[in-house]
Amino acid sequence: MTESATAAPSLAPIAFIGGGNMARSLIGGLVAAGADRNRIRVAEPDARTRAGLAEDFGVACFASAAEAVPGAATWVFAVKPQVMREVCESLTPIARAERPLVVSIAAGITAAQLDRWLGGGLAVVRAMPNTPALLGAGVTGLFANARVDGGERERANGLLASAGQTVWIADEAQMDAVTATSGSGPAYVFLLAEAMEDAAIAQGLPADAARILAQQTILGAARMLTGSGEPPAELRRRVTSPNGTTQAAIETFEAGGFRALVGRAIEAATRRGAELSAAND
Ligand SMILES: NC(=O)C1=CN([C@@H]2O[C@H](COP(=O)(O)OP(=O)(O)OC[C@H]3O[C@@H](n4cnc5c(N)ncnc54)[C@H](O)[C@@H]3O)[C@@H](O)[C@H]2O)C=CC1
Ligand SMILES: O=C(O)[C@@H]1CCC=N1
Repeated sequence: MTESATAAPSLAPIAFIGGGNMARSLIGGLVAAGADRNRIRVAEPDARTRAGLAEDFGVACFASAAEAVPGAATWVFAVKPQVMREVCESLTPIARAERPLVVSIAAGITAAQLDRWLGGGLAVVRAMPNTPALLGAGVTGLFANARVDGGERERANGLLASAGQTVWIADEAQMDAVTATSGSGPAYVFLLAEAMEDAAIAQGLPADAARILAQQTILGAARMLTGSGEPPAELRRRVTSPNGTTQAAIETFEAGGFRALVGRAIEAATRRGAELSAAND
């Protein structure tokens, strides 16, 4: 079951644990949406990353999570899955005392793992955003454990809605498929852009022309996908004149097993999510 909604960013203090690429995108989205920057704190061990966040967004930065989280109603874990357990376990006493809403954007790591590592009994939202969050054009899949109440769900939704659209998932087992589809998905489109550029150059186009043609084609097609209300197959049909150039290309894609290849790629990414959970338990 899914639903989508947007909401104003929460005014309650938020602590980000990890200030890397995705945290930067989310913080940028919150600040751009008018969130009070005095209520945003970031724990980030890398001094240069801290300085960049403080300078760009005016948020308070700390070298350790234990300094950033006290008093924050929402803790957003934005560290790599490989360090999540250690980071969470370092915060168990504070989590037990403060009972924050826990939001994690880590691939694979389950709500039950986060809850266990933080001492148990916590409201946990697992979220999977993607990098277009930087432009407010992202999409985030969200799952809430049974302890998350309506107000906390709104808070998590407001936090991620600053980065784009939100989609709630009722069955946590599907979060690895969300990760494989939209979390990793921008990289698939960038790969397509690379391949189109290279192929255009191979057909004799100058490199700068090839780049503009590939980029604007993907941008225009994405806008038609989101704005036309038409299914992708219909939009594709309208480009494809009988016995024309597009038909020649599409038949080549289909003969090469394009759909099955996409299926295997997303299956592999989904599987890796489960592996990340098991390997870092
Ligand atoms: N990059 C992407 O497209 C997406 C990433 N994610 C998830 O977001 C999480 C972060 O990914 P990125 O931002 O790409 O990685 P990143 O490497 O850019 O950021 C992670 C940050 O955590 C910091 N860190 C390490 N140990 C820490 C500690 N003990 N306390 C506080 N901070 C610490 C690192 O210095 C680094 O700046 C991962 O779990 C990933 O699965 C989710 C959706 C999309
Ligand atoms: O590649 C990864 O594991 C992360 C999660 C989704 C996008 N990047």
